[in-house]
Amino acid sequence: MEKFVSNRSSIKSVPEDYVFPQETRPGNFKIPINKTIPIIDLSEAQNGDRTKTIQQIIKAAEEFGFFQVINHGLSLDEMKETMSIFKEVFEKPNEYKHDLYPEEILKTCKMFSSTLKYECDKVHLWRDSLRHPAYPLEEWQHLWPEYPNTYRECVGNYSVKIKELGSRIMNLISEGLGLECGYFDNDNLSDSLVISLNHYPPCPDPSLTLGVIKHFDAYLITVLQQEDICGLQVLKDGEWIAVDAIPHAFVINIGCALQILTNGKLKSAEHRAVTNSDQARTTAAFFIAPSGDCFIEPTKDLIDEHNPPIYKSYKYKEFLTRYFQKQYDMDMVLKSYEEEEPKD
Ligand SMILES: O=C(O)CCC(=O)C(=O)O
Ligand SMILES: [Fe+2]
Repeated sequence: MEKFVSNRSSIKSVPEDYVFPQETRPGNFKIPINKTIPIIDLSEAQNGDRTKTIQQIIKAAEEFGFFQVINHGLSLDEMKETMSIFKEVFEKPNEYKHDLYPEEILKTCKMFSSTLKYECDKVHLWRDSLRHPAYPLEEWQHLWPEYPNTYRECVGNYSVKIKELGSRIMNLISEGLGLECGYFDNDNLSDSLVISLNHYPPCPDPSLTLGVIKHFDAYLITVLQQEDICGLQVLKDGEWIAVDAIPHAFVINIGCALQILTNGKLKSAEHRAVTNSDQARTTAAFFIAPSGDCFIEPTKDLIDEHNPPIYKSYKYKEFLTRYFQKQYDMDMVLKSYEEEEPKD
């Protein structure tokens, strides 16, 4: 049976192994677009009121764990050009995808459907995915897909710009927290960039399926590129809210590593992706991540007697292992990092 959902265009109904149980399926997936997730004009940080822009970012990161950035320095043309290369990956025939399919899970470039462990899924996700590390370029670029033949060059140039955008945002965040500029943006802490492409083909009944199940991102920040098709939803105060799809914007969200580093001041929010019946949706998530050997712990400058550390220190590698073991139960993962109450 063919795994990749993007190669099953003639499918008329949702196969049973893609139907989520009542309590986790989206049901009414067409929730109205919520305009409260802040849209922040990044050019203001250079040419306008920098302090106000920083405050907007910190407030959004505390309240939602999510915001969108516009006027970020990347042109709409280069965003479209790169996205069209990403889309091409999923239009390729099965043979191309099978060539990239992980025989062993640690292969650098992973092309997969649903999750990395399709065979172990309780229910499959309605998505195909390509994931690979992207930074430092010289270490990874030669291992990326050879086709489309512009992939390596175009995605390489683009990755450098995304990494630079991520650094700018992290510097604004550290400034907003009263830390020295560059605090999070150094060789160890934000060393890695992972590209994760998602492709959600039209689904005969989106009320039954999910593109990505409810989860927290594990990294420092995620820079997400989507086009004009909605699908991303964020859990806020127990309710799902839909994120507007703005073609020239990037969605930024706080990952668990940054939540731990800021001792819980900035929040990572749970989110998911729903499917739709009319159009395919492709998104590109760029995860800015610490290197595996780096220790993740509450930043000393953010703790004092009134703000004791609420998380323990762990090697990021170990954190990731737990994250992938527990898959979608990040509450459990974070809990295991919480400091125990002092005993008297
Ligand atoms: O495609 C989306 O809208 C969300 C993807 C996502 O949350 C992820 O890749 O971590
Ligand atoms: Fe995510």
